Amino acid sequence: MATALPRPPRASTSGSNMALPSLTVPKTRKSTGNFSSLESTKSNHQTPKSGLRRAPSAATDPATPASTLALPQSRAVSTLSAGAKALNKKISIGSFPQPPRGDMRSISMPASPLGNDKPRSRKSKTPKDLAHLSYMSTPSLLNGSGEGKSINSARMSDGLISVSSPPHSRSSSAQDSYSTSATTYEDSAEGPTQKGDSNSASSSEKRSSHSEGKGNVIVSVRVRPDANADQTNPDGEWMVDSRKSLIAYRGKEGGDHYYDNVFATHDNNARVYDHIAKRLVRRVMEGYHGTVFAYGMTGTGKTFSMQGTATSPGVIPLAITDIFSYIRETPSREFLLRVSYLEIYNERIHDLLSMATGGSIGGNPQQEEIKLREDSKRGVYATPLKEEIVQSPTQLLRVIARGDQARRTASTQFNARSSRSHAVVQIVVESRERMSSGGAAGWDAKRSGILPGGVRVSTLSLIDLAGSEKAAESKERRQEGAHINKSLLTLGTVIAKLSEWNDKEGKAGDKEGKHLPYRDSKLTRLLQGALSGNSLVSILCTIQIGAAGSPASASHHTGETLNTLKFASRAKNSIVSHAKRAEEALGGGGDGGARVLLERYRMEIAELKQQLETQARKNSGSENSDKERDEQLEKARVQEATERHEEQMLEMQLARTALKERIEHLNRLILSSKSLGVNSSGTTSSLSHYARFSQLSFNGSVRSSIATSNGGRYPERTSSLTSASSTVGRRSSGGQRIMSDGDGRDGEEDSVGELGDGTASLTAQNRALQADLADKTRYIATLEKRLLHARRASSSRTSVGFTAPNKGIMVGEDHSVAAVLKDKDAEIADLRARLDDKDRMLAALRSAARTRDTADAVETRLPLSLSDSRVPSATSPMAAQSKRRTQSVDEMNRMLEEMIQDGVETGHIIRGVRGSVRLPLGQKVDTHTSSARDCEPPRGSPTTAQRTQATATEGV
Ligand SMILES: Nc1ncnc2c1ncn2[C@@H]1O[C@H](COP(=O)(O)OP(=O)(O)OP(=O)(O)O)[C@@H](O)[C@H]1O
Repeated sequence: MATALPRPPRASTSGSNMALPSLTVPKTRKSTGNFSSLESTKSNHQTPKSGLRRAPSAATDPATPASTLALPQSRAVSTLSAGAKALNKKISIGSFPQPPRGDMRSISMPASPLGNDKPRSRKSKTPKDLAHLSYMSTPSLLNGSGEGKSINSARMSDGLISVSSPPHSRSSSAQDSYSTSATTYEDSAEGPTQKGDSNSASSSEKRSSHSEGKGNVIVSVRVRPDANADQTNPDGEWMVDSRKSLIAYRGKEGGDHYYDNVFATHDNNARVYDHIAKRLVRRVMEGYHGTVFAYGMTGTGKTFSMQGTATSPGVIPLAITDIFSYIRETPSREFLLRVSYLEIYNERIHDLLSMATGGSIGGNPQQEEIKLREDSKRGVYATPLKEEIVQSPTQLLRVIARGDQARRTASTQFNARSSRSHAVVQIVVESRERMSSGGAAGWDAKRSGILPGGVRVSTLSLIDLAGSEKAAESKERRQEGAHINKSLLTLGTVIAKLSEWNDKEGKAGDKEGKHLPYRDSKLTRLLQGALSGNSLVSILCTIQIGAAGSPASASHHTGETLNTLKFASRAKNSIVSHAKRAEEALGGGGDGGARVLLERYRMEIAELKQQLETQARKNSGSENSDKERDEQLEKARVQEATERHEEQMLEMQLARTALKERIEHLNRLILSSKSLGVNSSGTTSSLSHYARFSQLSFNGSVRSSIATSNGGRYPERTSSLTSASSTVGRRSSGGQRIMSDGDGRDGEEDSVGELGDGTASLTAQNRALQADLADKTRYIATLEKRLLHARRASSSRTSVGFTAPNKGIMVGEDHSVAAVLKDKDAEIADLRARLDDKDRMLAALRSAARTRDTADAVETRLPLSLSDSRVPSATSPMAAQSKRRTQSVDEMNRMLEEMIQDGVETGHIIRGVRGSVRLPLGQKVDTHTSSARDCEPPRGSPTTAQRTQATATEGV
């Protein structure tokens, strides 16, 4: 196997001073290594108390000669009943699985120089007796009868672990040539497929639970080859028969030792694995806890057996291969694997997966202290311990190889790379029934998250114990050795006490651990569950026997080997396992449920889904909040626009007020001009002359005009114009024209005023009216501009702020603006009407002026004699001219009077005592109201009309 764990070649052990702590021997029992004890047990047809075990069954291994089997008949009978009982759960087999042994060879050890050639132990048993030890006769969880169904086609799993198709047909062994029967045996644990005699039931009922439990413990011994010794001529005191699972020693305290398996020096790791761990691994995958550990002297091959080499992988890599083979062959379940790796060094637990690699002594000082805790569901466990989830064999092997690198090793006298700590690999297997992917029910279950079953959790513990070394030279090695020895001694003590306790009570061990010193060492504490019967157990004891003269044949070495063998025998007799399939944990409640990762992941997935949904809901909620925010922004925008609009409206209002005031002012000007210049009452304005100062300002422009007063120039001015129709140029009946005193005339007004009949004032009025006209035209243009601007502002605001003109607050505002615009338009129309009036007045004035000019020209051409006549006759030309002039003025007055009369009739002009007032458009006032009569321009601001009137009056 290419992914085998790295293991540098080690120097062959040659020393002989290895030592294991002496095992505590139960007082009530003889040593299991004693042949007599063995024979005694067998003769009673009871489950052997010793570690001696039977040869392979001929029924399942055709290659094995039937003659080598010597099992008691009663065992075979009881086996048949066990198959039936397996239905009820407890499966008890006292035998060990024996896969086909095509390559099995009988060990033919040379005769010991100390004894005869015939194996003594074999003499005491007949083939018939051996037949009783057939593993098929007593089905157990760890023999072939306990195996599951045959799976011929490996399907790709779609579960948590996806394993590629196996490169070869063999799923369990690293060696293609080695065929395993692991997947072809019937599973008595789940279905009665055991064939047997009809009397098996009654026989099985007689079995005790004690003997049943023993079937779940396998004890094997492996003999390491001695490189320095001649394998063909080993020490004659030892005899190893792997076919008979026998080790016989003929020396002092010698005897025959039967175990479940005895592996000779030539047996390879694959064979060892197949016999000691293959079925156990399978059971672990089915939900049982399983423990495999190697025990033995230093340098005897514990690590070699557990880890193996690149060319000969050991138990751990082969177990990993089988684990994934099982997953691949079981598509109906989904699996999750997590692995941890710890070591107990000098009675301290270290996490090998959290340590820096290097394997130096001293470890990682920063690592948190790992303690052992006990839980009713988990049993004894180390915490905090790093667990890595693995999804492929390669990944798992890499994780373990990493831990191996961190493991403490040191060179000892017997091992160049001796493990100085107990190393524990724990593979936790979680599995559950896979949800049906097809069909509506399965789909519904998946969607609803309803789980079809619970999660099964089981643990496979693979332990490589440290070997003791008594003759360590360095202080450090001695200290390590002391700790190692202490823990191994405690282990031996626990097992010895278990054996003693079982003898007394006949029960399957002290599960409470009240009377057993599990707590005396970390190792026994950690192994408590396995030793007290909760786990399937397989113990591999390694020994080394050497040829005579070799270090391995030294006396103390032999003593340690015997101690190992005693330990193995006692373990087989003492440890009673009632391993049951782990309960399936349902749901995530409780501590037990919480540590079920598979379930936890399911829950996490469900939680994540829920979070996603919540997130989605929040997102939709945030969309709503976005809408709200948009609405708020829109409201803010509207409010801002409203405020802006109100400000603009206020500005417009102010402007309108200013305009109104200005219009009123202009109205007053116009009316004053008319009322003063064209006095409806026919009286001359009482306003005398005053300096004309007009200041019209709008939009910052100032126009000023000054008309020079000629006060006193026209002393004959008539006091009043009696004509009701004329206020201009009417000369009093007795009035004389007062000519200028020759100081010259100031401009046109003077020349006009020279007429002394009021015509001079017409020019002044004309000028004043023209100036007024220009002012008003400009003012009207300004008003128009302003209105246009207001309209644009209003329309743009309406179009920007509100797309629906008929909605919202702008509706009322629009009406307001429209009303303002309407007012403005009316004012403009009114102003235009007034302008028309003025134009007509101007036309009349011009006409009057022309008449006057004509009269003047005629008067100038008359002879002085004629001109001396102060009283013109009615028939003279001058009289005619005067008459025409008078007619022209009368005509003009009539026109003006008609205009005023029109205004009065339409209600736009009110005649008062002191003049006429033009009312605002649409306002009609009773001519008798005092308000109209009292209307007059403000005194503080003489109007243009007033000034014009004053000028005209002065000229009269
Ligand atoms: N069955 C075997 N076949 C060939 N070589 C073996 C066998 N068993 C052990 N060895 C060799 O013997 C040496 C020591 O073996 P190993 O390290 O496994 O002993 P150990 O029991 O683990 O010792 P320690 O307790 O000191 O760690 C190694 O070099 C190993 O390769």
